[in-house]
Amino acid sequence: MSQTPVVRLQNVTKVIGRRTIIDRVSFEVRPGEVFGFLGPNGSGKTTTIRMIVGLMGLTAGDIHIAEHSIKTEYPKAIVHVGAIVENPEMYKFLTGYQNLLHYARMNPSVTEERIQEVIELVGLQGRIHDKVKKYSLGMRQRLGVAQAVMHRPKLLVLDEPTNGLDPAGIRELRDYLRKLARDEGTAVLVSSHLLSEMELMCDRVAILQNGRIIDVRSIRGQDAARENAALEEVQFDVDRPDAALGVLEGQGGGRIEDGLLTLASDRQGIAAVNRKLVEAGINVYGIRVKTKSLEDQFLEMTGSESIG
Ligand SMILES: Nc1ncnc2c1ncn2[C@@H]1O[C@H](COP(=O)(O)OP(=O)(O)OP(=O)(O)O)[C@@H](O)[C@H]1O
Repeated sequence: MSQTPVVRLQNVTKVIGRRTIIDRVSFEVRPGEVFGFLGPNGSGKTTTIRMIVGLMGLTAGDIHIAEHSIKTEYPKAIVHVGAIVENPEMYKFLTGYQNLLHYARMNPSVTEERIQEVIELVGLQGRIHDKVKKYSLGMRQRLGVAQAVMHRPKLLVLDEPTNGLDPAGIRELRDYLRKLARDEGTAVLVSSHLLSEMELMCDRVAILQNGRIIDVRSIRGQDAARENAALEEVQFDVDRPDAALGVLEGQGGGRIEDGLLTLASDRQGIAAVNRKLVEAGINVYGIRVKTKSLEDQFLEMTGSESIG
């Protein structure tokens, strides 16, 4: 994609006291993309997000939003941002609609029509005239998102938006964030420590560990297919796995896993291995491509037990 990124981080670094909390973090989010910022607790997600939305200064590096530097052109950069970083401020004794109206009054560009549009976008039509104190956590969050996108920001930033939501709430969040990215071209940046949720929600993810990006990876589309192709493993169900391993010796090897001959291979390689096995008198009962989940790949990369 050749589109100009909505947000671009370049070697963003944050030192607090003597500790480097964020270490040369670089990534970009494009228009219409849902981008996951993934890392275990304490890896530095919130600190990075606070720098993106201007709640904290940078020690080094720069952040551009719609091509404006957050350091030298802050007002021009920040107008393009909608965010929920801490709990969204809501008036609990007002209705959802009254809350939105309240925020709309602070921004003359927001029309009545736009208010209706964001209500529909987050699916709050049926309950918008209820008092916020009656809302579930998921509904409050939807109202927060509606408020954050009312001024049509190019970038929406959400820090751990799935925290505290039940599976249905997470699914709804996923649906309307994707809708926002698709219909309004908004670049959406969401942080999370849960890989499984990000995998379903995002187009790409950056994985943060100890303040450093260790990987940026596509989850959807052709880029993902290409990036992941090399990582696919193939399993052969054969009558004599050990003998099969012997046959392949010196040709990229392989291993026995759950009684199956397991090796990394591309399409052509599968046919070649199959032929070799059959020629060596080994019966092949089945061949299956074992696509590694992002989680498997992540564990391989970091060698850690879990990122949560
Ligand atoms: N103001 C501060 N002073 C000193 N250390 C800080 C400060 N803010 C954050 N840290 C440290 O920086 C590291 C990263 O914290 P941060 O909150 O950004 O992580 P996180 O990935 O958002 O984690 P969590 O999911 O737990 O919020 C932590 O070790 C934290 O203790």
